[in-house]
Amino acid sequence: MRDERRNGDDRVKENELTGRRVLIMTAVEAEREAVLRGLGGDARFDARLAGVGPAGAAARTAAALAAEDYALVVSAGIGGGFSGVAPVGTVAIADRVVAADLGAETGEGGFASVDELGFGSSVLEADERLASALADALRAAGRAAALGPVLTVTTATGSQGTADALARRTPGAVAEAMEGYGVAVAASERQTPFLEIRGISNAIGPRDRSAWRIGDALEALTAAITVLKEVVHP
Ligand SMILES: O=C(O)c1cccc(C(=O)CC[C@H]2O[C@@H](n3cnc4c(=O)[nH]cnc43)[C@H](O)[C@@H]2O)c1
Repeated sequence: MRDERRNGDDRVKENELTGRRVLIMTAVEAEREAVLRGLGGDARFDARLAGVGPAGAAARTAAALAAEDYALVVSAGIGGGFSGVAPVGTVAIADRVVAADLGAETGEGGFASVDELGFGSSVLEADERLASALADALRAAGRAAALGPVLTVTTATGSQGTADALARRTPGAVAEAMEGYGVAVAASERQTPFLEIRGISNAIGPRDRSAWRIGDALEALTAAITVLKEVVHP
């Protein structure tokens, strides 16, 4: 190990991933199955159910991390994409996760985050090196990938007004989903690196469930997991 550490930072990080498994948390079984298709039976990864929403996701991720020492934790699934940034069928990768509706309303249309209220942080960083390596590898494989903040919301956005407010509050946000921040909180409690990966099923805005392209999003998720395998274990 000492000799390998002399070979540069990337080599060190690569070695830190060897020997321990990667935990992938999805909200629902259809997403877990899409992940399993991408993994193709690779036993170095463990795909588990988190349930829908950040609270259940945090609790189930914490339980998994208490039972096994994983090298990396990934929140994966489908998600909504911000228009013009992450279209349906593409992949969104978090450089950070933001608990976008954790805070207080301050009058008509106003919002103060927990950070502004002095109650902690609504932002958790993803593993920078792995997130960019995954985005680069997906693009090299011909897949559109948006790298940027991924919002965690407890109510899926259903109006243009809310979509605009969320985009204003987090400049550069690429997508929203409902579990990432919860999974990231559990990972950060154990100082374990974290990633969030979303296949985009719908545009964030006025609710139109009939326009969701779940099959395309699950297919994009499977492709992203196939590429993740190569990025984590080259
Ligand atoms: O109905 C199905 O076949 C089906 C298959 C896979 C997944 C689903 C879900 O509804 C998963 C819920 C899950 O999706 C995330 N999500 C997707 N779009 C959004 C959005 O626009 N805003 C917030 N969350 C979104 C979220 O993480 C949910 O947990 C259905």
